[in-house]
This record gives sequence, structure tokens and C-alpha cells, in this order.
Amino acid sequence: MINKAPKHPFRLWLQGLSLPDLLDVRGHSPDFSGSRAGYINTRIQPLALVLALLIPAWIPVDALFMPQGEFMVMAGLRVVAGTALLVLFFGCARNQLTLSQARFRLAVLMTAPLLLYAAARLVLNGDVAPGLILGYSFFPVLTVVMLTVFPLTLREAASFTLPVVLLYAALEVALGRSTDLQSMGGLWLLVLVTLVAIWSVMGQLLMLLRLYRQATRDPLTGLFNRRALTEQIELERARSRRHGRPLTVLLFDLDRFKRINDTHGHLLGDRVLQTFARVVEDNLRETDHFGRWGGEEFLAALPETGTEGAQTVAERVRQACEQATLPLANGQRLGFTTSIGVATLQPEESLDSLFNRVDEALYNAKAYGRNRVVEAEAPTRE
Ligand SMILES: Nc1nc2c(ncn2[C@@H]2O[C@H](COP(=O)(O)OP(=O)(O)OP(=O)(O)O)[C@@H](O)[C@H]2O)c(=O)[nH]1
Repeated sequence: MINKAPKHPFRLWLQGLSLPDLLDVRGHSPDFSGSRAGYINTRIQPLALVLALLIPAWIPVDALFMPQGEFMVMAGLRVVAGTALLVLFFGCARNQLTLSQARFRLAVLMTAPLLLYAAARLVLNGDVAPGLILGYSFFPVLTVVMLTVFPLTLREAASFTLPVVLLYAALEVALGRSTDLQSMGGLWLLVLVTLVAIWSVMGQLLMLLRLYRQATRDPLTGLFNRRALTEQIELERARSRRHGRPLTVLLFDLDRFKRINDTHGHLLGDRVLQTFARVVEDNLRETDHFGRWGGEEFLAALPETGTEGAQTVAERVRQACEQATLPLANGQRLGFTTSIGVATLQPEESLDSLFNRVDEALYNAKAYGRNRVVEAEAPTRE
């Protein structure tokens, strides 16, 4: 039996918030960062199109209310901003991108209205209709509000919003309006909207993280589930074929696991699965893919590894499992072993065939007496 003190509700709530994950990307898995980058990109695209159309659409209104000199500057900037946003819109169609590329695109999206705002504040003076100046003064708030549709960490949100607030404040100081009531009110509003925006983007990130983890992880071990793992292996298969590099899979099955459950209870069985998962992880490379294939079966895919190398890894895991033990309530320790099938992807082989072969190898490992590593037979012609 396992004795665990119940956790305080506040600690559970804090844990549920996954604070480190909300602060920055260090704890995010590369696959989540890739998915988030794609998600950010799909949201930049419609915003870029809307702004690319609306920003130049105001040029005729400026023409009516602005003196010629100011109009030329502002119209020119509107055309430049509109063109940049249109380029951004078409660029977003290519959406296999890294997080840094997504951040760069977001920065371009935000820079366009800010550029117009800064120019308007510096160029426009008392000759211009007050309504027009007021319209431009909404741009910083608009830019920050735009951010609320993106899932961002605190660090990212701060690095996007802080320059907006600083730009606003710097322009007010430069124009000698820092003690003006309207200017201070504008700053207050901007800071308020910024705080709400930061709260909103972190809330979106938390929701995305939770949904992503639910969809891709096995809740018991925290490993990838079968669907996520299969997607990763499909990508690895494509890479292996393109670069002519080997790819080997290992299929693990805990030995006589039913007996562990029946003798010591399901909870301890779960602990064995968790311990096994950590033991295997400790023996794999960071570039390997590992997940729960179902029940007490686990699968690892080892890119750039041939049969010989994979057998060494499998044998290392097998021995590490023999060494690992869990404490029992009666003071004794419980050990466990695993059987392992090994199969290397052959040229032109399908994933189904690879999975069937590794399954057969595992079956043979069980049949030969368990706690052993067995290499798969070569594939029959498909
Ligand atoms: N505790 C726990 N048990 C699980 C879980 N998933 C599957 N199992 C159990 O795993 C056991 C698998 O039993 P079998 O398929 O008979 O295999 P085995 O006892 O390991 O025997 P061999 O594979 O032939 O060595 C079943 O009792 C399942 O209930 C889980 O998430 N937690």
C-alpha cells in the first residue's frame, strides 16, 4: 500500500496553474512550442489582412482633414504599413515555422499601427481636426488589445507590451506633455489594458497547454500517448527516408504485470508503470521518442540508430529494470522485468509493417522466457 498525505487545496490550485510554464518556455516540450508557433501564425494571418485593408482605407479621410504636408507623410506611412502587413499575410500561408519566427511575425503585426501612431504624434499639430488626432491616439491601446488573441508566456507578453507603454510615455515626454491630465489618463488606460491583456494571453496559454497535454500525454506516466508518438514516428520515418539514416523502434512489455496488480493492487501496479517509464527515459537520448503504446506496453523510436546500437540500448534498459525496485508497505522491495522487441525500418517499409515486426519480436521475447531482447525478422515483401 502507498501512504500519501492529502495535498492542501491551495497547493493543488497552484499546481494546476503550472506557473513555470506560464512564465517562460523553458518547460515547454519542442512539440508543444511547434504547435503553439503554428497556432500563433494562424491568428496573425487574419489580423494582418484586416489591418492591411483598413490602414490604407483611411487615407481618403486624412486627405479631407489634413494639410498637404502632413497628409503626404501619413499617407506614405499607411501605404508602407499596409504593404508590410499584406506581405505578412501571404507569408503566414507557409505555416511550418519555429517559435522565434512566429514571434517575429507578431512583432511585425504590432509594429505597423505603432509606427503610424508615433508618426502621427510627431507630425500632426493643432491645424488638424481634433477628432483625427484622437483617432490616432487609440493605436497603442488597439495594439495591446490585438495581443489578447494569442497564447503567450508572461515573458513574451511583457516583451511585446512594454515597448508600447514605453513608446507612449517617451512621446508624451518628448512633446512636453508628461504632466498633461489627458496624457496621464491615456497612460493609465494603456497600463490597465496591458495588465488585462497579459492576464488574457496567459489564460489562453494555460488553456492551450492543458488541452495539448490532454490530447498528447498519458496521464499516468506523463509520456506521449500512442497517437502523439505515432505522429512523431511518421515524421522520423520521412526524415530517415530523405536522409538515408536508420530508424529503429523498441517495443517494451512488462513481464507478468497482471501478477503484480493481482498481488499488490492496482495502485502499486501504476507506480511500477511510472517507475518503468522513468528508467527507460533515463536510458534514452533527448532526440529519441518514447511513449505509452497502451496498457503495460511502451514504445521508443531511436532516430539515426541501427539495429546494433538499438540492441545495446534495449539491453541497458533491460538491466536497469532488473536493478530498479519499489518499496512495499511490509518493508520489502518489489522488482520487475521487461521483454523487448527491436525492429529497424527497412527501405520502403511502411510503419504498419514495422510495428507488426516489432510486435512479433516482443511476442518471441515472451515466448523464449521473458526478460530478454529479441530482434525482429526481416520483413516479407509487401
Ligand atoms: N495498474 C495498472 N495495470 C494496468 C494498466 N494498464 C493495463 N494494466 C494491466 O496489465 C495487465 C496485463 O496483463 P497481461 O496482458 O496478462 O500480461 P502480463 O501479466 O504482463 O503477462 P506477460 O505480458 O505475458 O508477461 C492486466 O492485468 C491489465 O489490467 C494500468 O494503467 N495500470
